[in-house]
Amino acid sequence: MTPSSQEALLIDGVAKSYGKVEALKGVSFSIRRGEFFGLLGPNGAGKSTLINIIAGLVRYDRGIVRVMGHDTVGDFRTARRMLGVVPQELVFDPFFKVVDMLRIQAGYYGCGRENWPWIDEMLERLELDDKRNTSMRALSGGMKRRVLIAQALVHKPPLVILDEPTAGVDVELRRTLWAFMRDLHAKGTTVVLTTHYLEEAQEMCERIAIIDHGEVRALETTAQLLARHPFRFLRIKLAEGSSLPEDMRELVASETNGTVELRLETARHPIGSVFEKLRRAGVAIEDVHTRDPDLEDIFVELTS
Ligand SMILES: Nc1ncnc2c1ncn2[C@@H]1O[C@H](COP(=O)(O)OP(=O)(O)OP(=O)(O)O)[C@@H](O)[C@H]1O
Repeated sequence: MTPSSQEALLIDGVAKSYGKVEALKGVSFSIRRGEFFGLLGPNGAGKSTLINIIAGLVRYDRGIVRVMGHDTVGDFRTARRMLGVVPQELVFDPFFKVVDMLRIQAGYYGCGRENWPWIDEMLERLELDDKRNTSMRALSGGMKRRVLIAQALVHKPPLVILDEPTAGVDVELRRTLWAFMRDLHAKGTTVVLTTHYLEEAQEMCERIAIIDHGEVRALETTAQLLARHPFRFLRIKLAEGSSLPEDMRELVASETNGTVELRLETARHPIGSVFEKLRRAGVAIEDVHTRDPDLEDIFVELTS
């Protein structure tokens, strides 16, 4: 096996402009086989452009993209067969029955009857069993999304990209989807997730790339990313009539109804000295607790 084929996805120096807008400015990273990888970034960062490039839907200006070792331009058909993309938007043919749509989709990838048990398994796992003979147009939005998830996985691709799979989705579907993805991942599927729900990325992803303005800003394990930022938060509920001394106001990260959250850099603001300062200023405190930064705090730091 060549080193490149150990990678589920290789992105090397990929650039793409739309007129004057540089959507991707030479992005490079690779994803190992079997990883659960998060691709995060604020609106307009370039995530959809990158996903569309990987799926062969958008031409790029320069760079190399390989899916399971197959070039997405030179070896398009094989690369495409190795990939399943769960799209953000609900696009489907309204007249097909659920099961027929999945069988036809499988046929596009050269899968025949031998693939039907897998389709049945997915219908069961995604709790679509009783809808198998319902036409697409008669399904609720949440049900349609389940079918699109099944559609992306119908050919058992070794690499799956989930593009905002849980945007506007109810708790039940989230639970079902993540349980299913965890199982697929445990069996060796490589999963790439883009999401605006950072707690989801924190929980599911082993490694995370943060892109912003078409560039990779961070690329680390989730644990490293969380540990890299040496600060924590101290939330204090002030007793009625008490207020924070003026010289501590620069530490305030947020403030609501008498509760202030201070952002303390570990090296500069030891928690003991903060309390000492509050005591000396005669500030009366009703309650306190501390919080370590989560992915959202780090994301804001890196992209703001
Ligand atoms: N077809 C297009 N024509 C012109 N500009 C485009 C096109 N598609 C994307 N862009 C621009 O490229 C940049 C990257 O957009 P992209 O959709 O890839 O970002 P994104 O990270 O997916 O954002 P979001 O989280 O909002 O989906 C943005 O400035 C966007 O306006």
